[in-house]
Amino acid sequence: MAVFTPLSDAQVAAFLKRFDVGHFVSLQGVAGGTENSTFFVTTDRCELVLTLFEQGEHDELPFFVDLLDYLDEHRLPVPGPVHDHEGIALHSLSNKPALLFPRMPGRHPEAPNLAQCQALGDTLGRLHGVSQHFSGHRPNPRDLHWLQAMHHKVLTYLSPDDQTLMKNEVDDFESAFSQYAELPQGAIHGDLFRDNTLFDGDALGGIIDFYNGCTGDLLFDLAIVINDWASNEDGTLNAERYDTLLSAYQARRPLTQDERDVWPVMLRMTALRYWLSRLLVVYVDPPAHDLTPHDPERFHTILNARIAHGALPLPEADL
Ligand SMILES: Nc1ncnc2c1ncn2[C@@H]1O[C@H](COP(=O)(O)OP(=O)(O)O)[C@@H](O)[C@H]1O
Ligand SMILES: N[C@@H](CCOP(=O)(O)O)C(=O)O
Repeated sequence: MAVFTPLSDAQVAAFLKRFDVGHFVSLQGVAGGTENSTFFVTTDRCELVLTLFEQGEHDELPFFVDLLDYLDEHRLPVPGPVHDHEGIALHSLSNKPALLFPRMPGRHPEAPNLAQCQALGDTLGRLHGVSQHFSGHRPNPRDLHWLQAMHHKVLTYLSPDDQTLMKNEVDDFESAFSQYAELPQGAIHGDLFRDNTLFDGDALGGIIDFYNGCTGDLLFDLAIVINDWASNEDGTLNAERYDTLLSAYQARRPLTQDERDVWPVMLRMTALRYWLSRLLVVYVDPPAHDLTPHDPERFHTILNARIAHGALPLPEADL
């Protein structure tokens, strides 16, 4: 369930009057989602999504609005927040910060086909091309500093072998990244899993849920995508999806030599990032609401596969 704050039709009808979106017709709570209350809203003119922010740093919401506005202006398939008659997007409803978005078409792909991987790689490459010039700033909350600070909290719940694995990996990341100057930077999605995309057939209808969005290493975003989109059941890389996605990405933004060199480590680091964040949810900081946590084991498996097999060779940029 993902309606933590119920809303009445009358509340939403009154709220919509600030915007140029037509008259209220109906309201439906959205079952998916984990953090915020989400509603589909139909008016006599369009389909919208209303989000009430239940948790997180509310003072960071202007960053997300600016980022989505910026990407929308650059014609990326993201839900650009709807601004009211005075040009304001961020409002309050039922004492919660509220944003209204256009409803994007499509469904989450469970087993993405190659055309969908191509579309995602192309769009992410385009997104990173423009996001390097975005002026906003929000440090990556799940970067190496976070791993270093947080991994101690879960060690007691792990087997001795896994404790050693986690500690050794964090040490390895530290020494690997210290050998490089800054990698290419920009705004990143930060959590671009399949369930944060919507596909209408093979067409990418939208990228949603930018609330892990931040600024940092572009390669971090790409590695999250590859681990989720191009891993087989046993955690190994799926060569076809891997090549398709990375070729499409590099046709828009070729990786630098430093990025290519550090790529296998970045795949491991982002795998460990999710192994750790999911362990923290299960053992240390369970959600306030009755939600089934994501399985940490999935990213333990992916991490072990990356350690055992490394990364597949990166396709050359085909310009
Ligand atoms: N702009 C949108 N267009 C279409 N569907 C959306 C949109 N935003 C959210 N959704 C739907 O609502 C669900 C929950 O939204 P999400 O932002 O992922 O919530 P949470 O932050 O709680 O995880 C998504 O899985 C998707 O099905
Ligand atoms: N998509 C993630 C959940 C979001 O990550 P978090 O670090 O903000 O908890 C997952 O699948 O675990």
